Amino acid sequence: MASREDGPPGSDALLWNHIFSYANSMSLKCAVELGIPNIVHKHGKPISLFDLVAAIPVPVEKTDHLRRLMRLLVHNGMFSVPTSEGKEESYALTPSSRLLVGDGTHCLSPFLLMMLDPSMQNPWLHFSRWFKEQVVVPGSGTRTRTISKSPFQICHGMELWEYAKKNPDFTFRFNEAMESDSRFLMSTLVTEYASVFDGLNSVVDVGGGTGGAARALVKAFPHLKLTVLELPHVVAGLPANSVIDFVAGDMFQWIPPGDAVFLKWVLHDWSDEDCVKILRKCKEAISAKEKGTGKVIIVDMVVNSKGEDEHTFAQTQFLFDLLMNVVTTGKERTEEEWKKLFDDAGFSRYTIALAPVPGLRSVIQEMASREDGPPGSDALLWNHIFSYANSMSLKCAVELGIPNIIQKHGKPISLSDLVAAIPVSVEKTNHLRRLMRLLVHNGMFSVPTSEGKEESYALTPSSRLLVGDGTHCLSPFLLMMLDPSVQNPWLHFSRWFKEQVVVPGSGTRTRTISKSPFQICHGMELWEYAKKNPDFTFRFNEAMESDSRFLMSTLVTEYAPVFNGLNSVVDVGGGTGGAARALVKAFPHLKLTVLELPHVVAGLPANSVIDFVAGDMFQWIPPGDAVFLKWVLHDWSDEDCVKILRKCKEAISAKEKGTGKVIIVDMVVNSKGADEHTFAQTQFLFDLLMNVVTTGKQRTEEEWKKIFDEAGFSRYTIAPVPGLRSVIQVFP
Ligand SMILES: C[S@@+](CC[C@H](N)C(=O)[O-])C[C@H]1O[C@@H](n2cnc3c(N)ncnc32)[C@H](O)[C@@H]1O
Repeated sequence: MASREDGPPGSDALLWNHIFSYANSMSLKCAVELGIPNIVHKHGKPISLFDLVAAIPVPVEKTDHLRRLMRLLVHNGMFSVPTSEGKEESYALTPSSRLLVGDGTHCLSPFLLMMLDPSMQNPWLHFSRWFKEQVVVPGSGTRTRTISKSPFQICHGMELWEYAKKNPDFTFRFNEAMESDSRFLMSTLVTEYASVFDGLNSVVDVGGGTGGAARALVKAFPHLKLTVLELPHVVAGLPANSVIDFVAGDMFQWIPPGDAVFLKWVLHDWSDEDCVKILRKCKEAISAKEKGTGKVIIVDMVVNSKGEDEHTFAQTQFLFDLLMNVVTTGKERTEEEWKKLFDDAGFSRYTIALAPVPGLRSVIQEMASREDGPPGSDALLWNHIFSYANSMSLKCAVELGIPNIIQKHGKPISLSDLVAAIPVSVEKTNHLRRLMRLLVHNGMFSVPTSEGKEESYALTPSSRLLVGDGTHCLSPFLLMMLDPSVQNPWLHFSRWFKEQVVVPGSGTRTRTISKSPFQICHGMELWEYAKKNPDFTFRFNEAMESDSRFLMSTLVTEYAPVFNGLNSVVDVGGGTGGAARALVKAFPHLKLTVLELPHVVAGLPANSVIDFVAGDMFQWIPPGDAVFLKWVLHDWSDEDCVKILRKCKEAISAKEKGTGKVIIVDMVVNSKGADEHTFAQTQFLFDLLMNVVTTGKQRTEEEWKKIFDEAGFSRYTIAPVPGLRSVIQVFP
């Protein structure tokens, strides 16, 4: 496994972490939808789990689920658990979650909710297709497919601004989001960066939305004459305003004259070519004025400007950059890239940080340090909002076949060779470089230092696990976990929390409970859904087989003594037999039986070595020396696990005493890993996935012990496997 062939232990933990990274975003979204930041704030002091349950309100039966949600968010720095003398855990705000409180000046919740709205997230599903689309080259017979400008266009059939025009509800929420950012940022800008506005009498806010930034400027500098140039559908419904002049228009055509043109979060939406056009129009607008004070003030990111926590900071910038690729034709720019634009548009000089191009971070950081805690709290928050893009970018790379291409290349591959091998239109070379930049930063690929000039990419222990369809390839697992059928249930997480539990005989709580967000999303539980969707079952089984191939090679060698003295093993919930085949291959004397649901084993070819039994583990388990349960119990509630384990006990107690046991392969939460922060985070992410798609959970040792005791077992042993999981043996 990872430790044997693929690098240091934990490389798979890092990979799992990236596969499930989207759950960081979705869990934070759930907390905002449940109103948790506001509740904690209103409480005025750290709030106990019990009080939080009552305040949301969440049915008391879901207390432990809420604790698990908070466990991840505390781990991620979104909330804290101040040490208290009382017994119950209490939650406090952190600088990051303080930015999500209220609808006041600093609240970024509308921004978070917009960014995690399906309309903005679904375009990511088309990222690899967009990469592969050929660019139309006029006069070329071979490359004739129409190019979509962005994955957003493939997804919605039109570009972002057209979509906004046609969807007033989207426009409303989009403007709310931008206003929330303006309220957040402008209070810093008009104080710490006031000198930027010295000597100006008029400012034109181009693409200024519903006037959030303009209002802040007028409030701070009452002598300023403010004009907002916006698309007609954005300013159409706005109330007449005596202070701000709203002009409906198109910045590519004409920009009203002013001493300065202000562009906040506008240029990052546009390609270099378009930015030059916009900047030329800006120049016309200011050059009509007297010389000297005229300038363009841009508020946007400067990639690579240093932050406090550089890893998180850089990752956030790269995530944001890819978001621009996915939803617009734009990008986040380095200083060199900005400079090129300014030169091409005919500007003579620029300054960064104070004016005219403050790095997003350096401005926001000031703000955080003033009222909300240490600098970096906002970068951490943005990072969590965009965490899902870590997952989606990795998925895109797998869909483009990048791990296999690098492996086949036999040595680090240059960007241009990668472009040719996928193949991607040469016009998209820079987009591919940006995708790789994030994945390299995340440790999914590496850039070995080379003597040549062009950057080259190599595999890392994590991406090596995505190579091939051979023994160690986890790509089918990644693709299944990032399939919309598994991801969409996350959109119903907060609704699921709020659903009332039916209490028999109680008149007040009568709503039927859904067992999981998956059930709300798909109208049925996971296994029922699988039964009704053969394609889903096929891909699900492929995913499980890929994990079995990966894990079992370690299990049958490093953990061989676990199988000593056994003649027969029953693999309960053994899928299409991946683990069973590995066991028979390693221990040919073993008699293997797989108990599975009828629809899973129905189409399987007859097998002389493995006996497939169609059945239900809640009813009966075939007898054997040992019962094997890999990644089964984490799908079920404690109550169901006790039922399953009792059936296991019957299956083994029918055999002679002594060797009989249950062998469980699953996580033990809190068992130590190589990189503890990532390791624990991955376990918590996985735990919430269980909450969202099944009725199960990932258990601590205490939680495991409790269900073993209740099922009537006498003792157990735990042996951690490198990576995330453990082998647990339970004896009757
Ligand atoms: C997460 S998968 C794990 C598959 C396999 N053990 C592995 O690790 O590759 C859980 C399996 O439990 C099976 N399952 C669900 N309910 C079951 C039941 N009542 N009886 C038997 N198997 C069941 C599912 O069909 C699925 O294949």
